[in-house]
Amino acid sequence: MKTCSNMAEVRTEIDRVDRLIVPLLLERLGYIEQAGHIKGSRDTVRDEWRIEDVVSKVKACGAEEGGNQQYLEDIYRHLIEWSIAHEFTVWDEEHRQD
Ligand SMILES: O=C(O)C(=O)C[C@]1(C(=O)O)C=C[C@@H](O)C=C1
Repeated sequence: MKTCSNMAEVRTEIDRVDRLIVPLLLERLGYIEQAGHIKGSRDTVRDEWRIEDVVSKVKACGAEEGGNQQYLEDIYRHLIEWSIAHEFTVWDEEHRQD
């Protein structure tokens, strides 16, 4: 990480990091959409075991990086809830009967 000496530099770095994060978030969302198409039963869209599996892996990764695990857990729980809502929308569209 670069050490900055003013807010302009800090914001330049934040903007640079965001440009790295956004494509990865959109790639993840693409896999969520595939899950919505692949899952056979609506009951499997929300998978409590898998939610905890993802959160624990992310926290382990955060620990390896020496970062704030609570920050990562909070972000990921929000991200997964958004993903589940989106996955339901995709699943319902896939199985719409009309
Ligand atoms: O692993 C899955 O089954 C997914 O659909 C992905 C995901 C996630 O966002 O990580 C989303 C919904 C599930 O409840 C669990 C995890």
